[in-house]
Amino acid sequence: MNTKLTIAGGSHEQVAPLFDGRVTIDGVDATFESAPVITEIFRGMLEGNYDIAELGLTYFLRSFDHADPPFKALPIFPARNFRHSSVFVNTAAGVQTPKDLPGKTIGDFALWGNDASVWIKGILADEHGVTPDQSRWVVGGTNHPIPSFDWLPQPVPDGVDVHHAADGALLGDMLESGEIDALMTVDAPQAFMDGSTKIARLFPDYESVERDYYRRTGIFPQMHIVAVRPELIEQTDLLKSVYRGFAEAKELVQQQYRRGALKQHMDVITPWFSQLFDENRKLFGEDWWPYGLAANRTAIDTFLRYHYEQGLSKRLLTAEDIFVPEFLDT
Ligand SMILES: O=C(O)c1ccc(O)c(O)c1
Repeated sequence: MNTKLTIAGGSHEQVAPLFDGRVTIDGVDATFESAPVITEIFRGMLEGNYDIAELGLTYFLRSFDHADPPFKALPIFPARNFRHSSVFVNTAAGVQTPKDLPGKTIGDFALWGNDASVWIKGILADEHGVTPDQSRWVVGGTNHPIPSFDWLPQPVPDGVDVHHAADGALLGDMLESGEIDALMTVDAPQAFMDGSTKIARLFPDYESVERDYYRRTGIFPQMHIVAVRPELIEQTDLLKSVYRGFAEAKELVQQQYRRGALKQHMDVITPWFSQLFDENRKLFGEDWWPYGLAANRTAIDTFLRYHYEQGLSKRLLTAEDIFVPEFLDT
């Protein structure tokens, strides 16, 4: 008899075949739930509404501060992004390079420890020697007011100056007016999208910076992970089947891109896609969204270290702490 599972997440392209029924999971009658904003899924998982769900890495890791941590993860990474491109500056603030950030006021999207900015802050510290305690931080929404996402109490480390933007104030506007000097944000500020000359990227040539970062580190930053509720952690066969389903969905989408790049198929209509695909293939090989621990270990260890260094974890967690044990050899 099939096991009923409620699985929740964003319908990102590499998981979409599960959500739209192109791929099914052996032995599972799955109900897939999504939401227009991914943080609603995070909240739902923390409230116990799902069996398996996509969780922001920081939400997942903070749950390990509980005496009895509620979740373990499968090494499936539904959302990734390079992050140098997520740092914006006011063009009159005198921030030309990361070294200009100390002493400046920096906006931070949603909460001080959001998934994207943990990566950015860590990279700035590792690669440029710039640490969060050297700046002032203002947390808020970039283009829209946001509700509080702080469902798991988030520590702000000693010695780091963090406060919230005034009610109704938007970080994108504050960056354009010069009230803040820089901004770390997943969504580009609206004024930047509209062509404002008062906002620029800290790394204007971000594609080559991010390609170089990947070439050197092997890290394609993971934002989110797939978490499993405690009652299922021992059900290894069931979880292996779920993992295979996610892997099959990803392979289906990658296959579609491969065919698109060969022009054998009309799945991909984007112009000059083949050239981008070839360039990416040279960098990543055949699988640019690897699942499993081995292919992601360096990145995960790095994120765990950043989470600890930034005062968000009480102790330095390891892959052995956070993954379902049976998946440590993936
Ligand atoms: O999409 C978001 O709103 C959002 C907010 C905070 C996070 O840590 C995150 O990963 C996503």
